Amino acid sequence: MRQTQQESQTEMRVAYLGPAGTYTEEALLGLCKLMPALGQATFVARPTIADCLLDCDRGNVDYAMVPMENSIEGSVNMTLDWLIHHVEIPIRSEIALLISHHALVHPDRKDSPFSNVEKVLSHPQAIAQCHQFIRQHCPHALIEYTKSTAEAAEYVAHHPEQKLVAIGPRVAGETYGLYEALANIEDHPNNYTRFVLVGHESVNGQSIEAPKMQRTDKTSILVTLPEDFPGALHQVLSAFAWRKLNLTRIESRPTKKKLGSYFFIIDIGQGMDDTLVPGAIAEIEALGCQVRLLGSYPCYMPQDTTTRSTMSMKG
Ligand SMILES: O=C(O)C(=O)Cc1ccccc1
Repeated sequence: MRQTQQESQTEMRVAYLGPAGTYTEEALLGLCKLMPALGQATFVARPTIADCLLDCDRGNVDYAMVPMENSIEGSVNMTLDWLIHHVEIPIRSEIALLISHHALVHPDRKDSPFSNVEKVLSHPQAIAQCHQFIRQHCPHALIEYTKSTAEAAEYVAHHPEQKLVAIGPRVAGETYGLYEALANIEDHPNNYTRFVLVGHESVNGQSIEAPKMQRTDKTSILVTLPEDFPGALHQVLSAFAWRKLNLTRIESRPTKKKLGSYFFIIDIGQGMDDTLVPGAIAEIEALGCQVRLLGSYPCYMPQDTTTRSTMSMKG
């Protein structure tokens, strides 16, 4: 059985976006199966991404697990911005999950039609991934954003007097005793989210091969271009191109110093090696760019990428 926080202060501790029942917790449980050292850890639910990362930065926990990017909605800017601006914690591992959202109502309201719903609650990414469902089933309901899907489910469980629906994972419905009124309500079936584990120390021990998980390696860097250097980004990209280093993501985020000034987050589709990646980084630095290594780490992706079918009504 998993230890509680009180039982063990010396054991490894991992903060995750909570409360219990979030997709992030599901991702963390998935990673524990692949990295046995993590399986011994105490999980610490924190209410926000910022709390997870700050706790890890201050050493209150050893690792933090947070959502990073969704295949439909794109990056989770809160995670990127905190990793860039507020903390300096390396990424240690990444896992992708196939996300399926469900409409969760209080059991007292299980026979009430969706048209009666006055408020839809969920995390902004989940709301954005279920627009069609909301438009079709409860077009007049107010949207209330919560810090996580499980927070929405918990709120619905505590407010039977209100006409609410939470959007979230099945496990959140089970955790808070809600009725799953409609399953698989996401607009797009191929809805994957990447979650990252960050920590100041690398995770001890070997990772385990899982038959249904495909492992690749990745190196993520943050590049700041020099000012007044036309074609700088082109030259940065050529440093990878002529070395035949595959880039799996380029994302820009504002430096927050002035309008039109950006960082570039670049994911290279391989781990750190002795020559190619350091060579590319040295070439980019020689152009006058600043480069920060965000991490070089294993990435796990479910192999079974079969698409989900359409919604199914319960009962
Ligand atoms: O709120 C959650 O459950 C999370 O883990 C964040 C999230 C929300 C929606 C899709 C993927 C991750």
